[in-house]
Amino acid sequence: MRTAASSWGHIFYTGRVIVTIDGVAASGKSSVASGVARALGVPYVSSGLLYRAATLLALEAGVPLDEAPALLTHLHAHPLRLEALSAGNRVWCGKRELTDDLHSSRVDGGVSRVAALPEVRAWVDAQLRALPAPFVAEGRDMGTHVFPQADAKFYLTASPRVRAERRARERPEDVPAIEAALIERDHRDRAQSAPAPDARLIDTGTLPLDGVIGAVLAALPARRA
Ligand SMILES: Nc1ncnc2c1ncn2[C@@H]1O[C@H](COP(=O)(O)OP(=O)(O)O)[C@@H](O)[C@H]1O
Ligand SMILES: Nc1ccn([C@H]2C[C@H](O)[C@@H](COP(=O)(O)OP(=O)(O)O)O2)c(=O)n1
Repeated sequence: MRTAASSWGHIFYTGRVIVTIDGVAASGKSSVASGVARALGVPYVSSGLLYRAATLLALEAGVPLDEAPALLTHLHAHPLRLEALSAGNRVWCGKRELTDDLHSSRVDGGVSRVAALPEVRAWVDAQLRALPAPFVAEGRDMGTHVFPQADAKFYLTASPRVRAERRARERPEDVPAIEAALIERDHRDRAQSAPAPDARLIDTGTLPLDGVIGAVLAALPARRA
């Protein structure tokens, strides 16, 4: 019997299919995108890592986070490369790997300011659109703005408390502090975080990770070839 994954795996292998998974902070986007991509045998693309890497470089160089011209000059002088591996995305600046430094509270606290700059958004979008499909792309505006032509779109939600409890398992911080920071970041990111009208909404608060991945795979449109 052909499963949704194997059937789609065939299309992904031969076609230029794009699936988008957007959602609020810590809703499960990268874990779900990674699981779906692995089931389909394709890479996933974690767009937030480029915003995080731009923020890290700005913080390290002392570039003010809302000064777009200075930030863009710095980014062009220190080009970033997103390595879209299905086992986990990595970000490089020349020979230096930044990946492990991108999920600190310091970067979390500044990234929404950097992501609010239209010039930075255009810089990220150009890098994402240059990637060869097929892939699964996750972020905030993958289905609305970057890949509006995507073949299937999903939007993940969960309550701030559930998301904070999950993040607390990864970081030595208490749940109320993480929850407050997530609510603040949701608020700052709201301009680019609306679900696409044609996205399927999934509340991940009531499902285990495998359940969310299964729900995405089951909702992929029928094979066309
Ligand atoms: N459905 C789920 N049930 C339980 N834990 C989950 C679920 N989805 C994600 N997680 C966990 O929640 C945390 C945040 O998930 P992550 O994929 O990093 O979210 P995002 O990419 O949206 O920030 C991770 O520790 C992940 O393992
Ligand atoms: N496509 C995207 C992806 C991320 N962002 C911004 C919004 C977020 O605050 C940061 C980091 O996003 P990321 O998805 O890496 O992390 P969280 O899931 O929010 O913890 O980047 C964005 O504006 N547009």
